Amino acid sequence: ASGRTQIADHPLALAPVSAPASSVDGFVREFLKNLNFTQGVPLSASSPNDRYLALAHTVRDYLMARWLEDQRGQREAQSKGVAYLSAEYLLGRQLDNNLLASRLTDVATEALAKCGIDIDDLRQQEVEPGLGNGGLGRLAACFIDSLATMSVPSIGYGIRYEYGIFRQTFVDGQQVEQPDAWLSLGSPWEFPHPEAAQTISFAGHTETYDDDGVERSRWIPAWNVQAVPYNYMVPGYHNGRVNTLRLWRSVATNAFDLRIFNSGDYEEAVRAQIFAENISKVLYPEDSTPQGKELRLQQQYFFVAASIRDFLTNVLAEDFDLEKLPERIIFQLNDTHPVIAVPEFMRVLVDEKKMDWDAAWAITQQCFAYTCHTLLPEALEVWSVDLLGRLLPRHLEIIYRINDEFLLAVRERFGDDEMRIRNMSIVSDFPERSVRMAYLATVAGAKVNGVAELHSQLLRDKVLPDFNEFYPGKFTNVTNGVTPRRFIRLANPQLADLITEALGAGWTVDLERLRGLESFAEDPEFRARFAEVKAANKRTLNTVLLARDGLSVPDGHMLDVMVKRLHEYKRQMLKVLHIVTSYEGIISGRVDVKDVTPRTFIFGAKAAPGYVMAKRIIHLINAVGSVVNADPRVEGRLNVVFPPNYNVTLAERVIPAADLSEQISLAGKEASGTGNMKFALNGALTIGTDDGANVEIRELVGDDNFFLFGMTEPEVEALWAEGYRPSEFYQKDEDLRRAIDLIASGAFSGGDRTTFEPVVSNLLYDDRFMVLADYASYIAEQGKVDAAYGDQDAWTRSAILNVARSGYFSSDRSMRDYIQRIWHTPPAY
Ligand SMILES: NC(=O)[C@H]1O[C@H](CO)[C@@H](O)[C@H](O)[C@H]1O
Repeated sequence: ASGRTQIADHPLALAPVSAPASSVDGFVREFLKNLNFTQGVPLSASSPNDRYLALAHTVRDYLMARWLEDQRGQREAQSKGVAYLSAEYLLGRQLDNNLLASRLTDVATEALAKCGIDIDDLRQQEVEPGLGNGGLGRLAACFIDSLATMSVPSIGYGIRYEYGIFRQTFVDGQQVEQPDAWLSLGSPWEFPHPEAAQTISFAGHTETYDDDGVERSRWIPAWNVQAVPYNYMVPGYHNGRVNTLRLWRSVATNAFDLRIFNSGDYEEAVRAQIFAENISKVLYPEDSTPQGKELRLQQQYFFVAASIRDFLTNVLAEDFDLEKLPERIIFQLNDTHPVIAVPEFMRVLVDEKKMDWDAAWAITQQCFAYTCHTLLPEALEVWSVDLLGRLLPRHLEIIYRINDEFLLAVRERFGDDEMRIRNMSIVSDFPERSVRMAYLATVAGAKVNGVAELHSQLLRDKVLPDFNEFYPGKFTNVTNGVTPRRFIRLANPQLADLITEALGAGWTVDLERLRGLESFAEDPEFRARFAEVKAANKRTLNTVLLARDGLSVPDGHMLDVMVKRLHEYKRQMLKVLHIVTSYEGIISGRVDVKDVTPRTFIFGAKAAPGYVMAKRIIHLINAVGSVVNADPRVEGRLNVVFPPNYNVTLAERVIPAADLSEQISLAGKEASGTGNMKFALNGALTIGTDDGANVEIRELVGDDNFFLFGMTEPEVEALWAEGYRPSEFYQKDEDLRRAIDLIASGAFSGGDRTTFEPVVSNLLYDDRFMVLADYASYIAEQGKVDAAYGDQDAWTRSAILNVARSGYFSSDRSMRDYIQRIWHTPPAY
């Protein structure tokens, strides 16, 4: 393994590492020690960041003992584990989660108070690692939290981007991106291990050679970089377990060329370093619209190659029999981003371990499983054979052989059905010869799963029907989930306390126990307390937004919230049309402002920097907001609030305060959604289409507690098939026409009709996601929302039932499903 043996037999090395004393005074001592010796400052001269880093170091020391114990335990147990391969982890702030997991929140708060420090001031210091775009990245973070809390032997592998998702600012209502230098003030939760760096190669060529009469292939790479692992703790909740998240950073193999330096070409001397560091420099900010850039493929190969080598050399025992790999590990592929791991695994087994191709392939097909997170054809990554052949020549050869053997089997099963062969081929010739990574993952994976029932059904029936027919039983479903530790216990402590008071504390690790709240929904006193919690969360949000962005949410307003990435299929435009319709009704005098339910519309949304239409829609939301908020005729009854830079930390404030959760994507487009689950679990009612996990939320919370509108997926397909002409909906619906005309008139752009013309004409003449077709049903349902909100007590009852019936959406349950349906990993060692 990694040559760490000689110390092992020293008596001290055998003694389990003990955690520091967890008394208040013990914590004070540890904190001051870290402040003085790690930060090198006395309390009196310390900065808030010094104090935060010292606190973080102190908390991690408490978790260290368990972590080391766990790693030793997992190494010894050699039981089957999960390696989660994800290009994204949207972790959120770590301090509170680590305090919660180690039962140190109260001790730390008191200890710091003893030092004259308000722990909340230190919380604000933490910069959240934005190593993800949205749902997919956050899901990975929820999953590793659940794996640790459920004591499943597992490791998360990913990329330690130097710059995470960009910081969003608004200039004149338009999105402007700033680099996210999240590491600039230090990163106390990571442990670098340069000594465990892996060499990752690229480019070059391949050759065949005779190996004692066996013809073998080998790769002669042209250049390489070092992958340096940074370990992060993933503490389980109150179970004394700490799993590992290993993120890779790329550095040059030869960081500095002294010879070139001495020749005076200083830039050239460090070029290798700059070039190498580029690989893990920045997260690609696209959500569901991959760019297919070479650096992106370099990133994907870099982290999966490092992870596979790390597992084979550092986790497995030296003499491990590779034939037994399927009993030891399952690599879960989080979307198509890590799928290049399949040919890499084959290359290592065949070229390096000299395993027979068929034996290696049989093992590979048991060691990988693939989760698809989308239904948008453009989101399924394809790599051109030109690029693959240039960057990873040996991998392209292996992919070709996998495809040849696969198509042979298809031909055997279905005969010479050329159309089917072309449809199923991993390598497609149209529009250019390229590799379809989702097809490769499906052929190689032991299982393929979607992330919600409807999504998995559409995968089987519409996206990969041929594969579903060819591989009976390979396709399954695991509906997403979210961790109740972060999204209820930490984000909504008052609700958590109310639930614990009613049901005891067990719900935090067994969320289905929330069902016990159903009876409390009938209790007026409990309803009153529940409503007070919601009101308190709204006041907290108001304080936070005021301090953060100078924005406010007035008392007594319904908080109507739409927070998610900006994408046309999620239909933020439908929400805008609702606001403009309400506004137009008031200013045209057709609606008495007194009859309008006071609402604050809260948006949170980043657009991929290159996604022009998404950025226009952000501009329009801010433009509508500034006009509506300032119009005295509205009498403050409509209020648009769009705090910039929506992230996990802001989500933890917005979600507990929400009354209405907007989940309004076109049916058949949102694979699952996870925000929808977080809102329901925090007592918001959903207005939504039958799309993604909305369907399962509605089925569980009940039709009376869900505002359903819009076409179903089959109705969408039918309208598309018969020919969708959005302008017809504009013609026949007066409210819709008035709303669109108001936007087109320049009312929200200082009279300039050109500003939002592209948005308007896109709606009238393209409208790929049928905003206009669902408008009438949506507006009608919003009318029902207003009416329902008029009866606060009934609304609260419905909100309690949403919480009570959403326990299913715990990521712990998702993990149980993965274990039962895909991983078959045993309970903890
Ligand atoms: N890009 C994403 O966030 C994707 O993965 C998430 C996690 O599975 C899904 O909830 C979401 O619907 C999908 O678009």
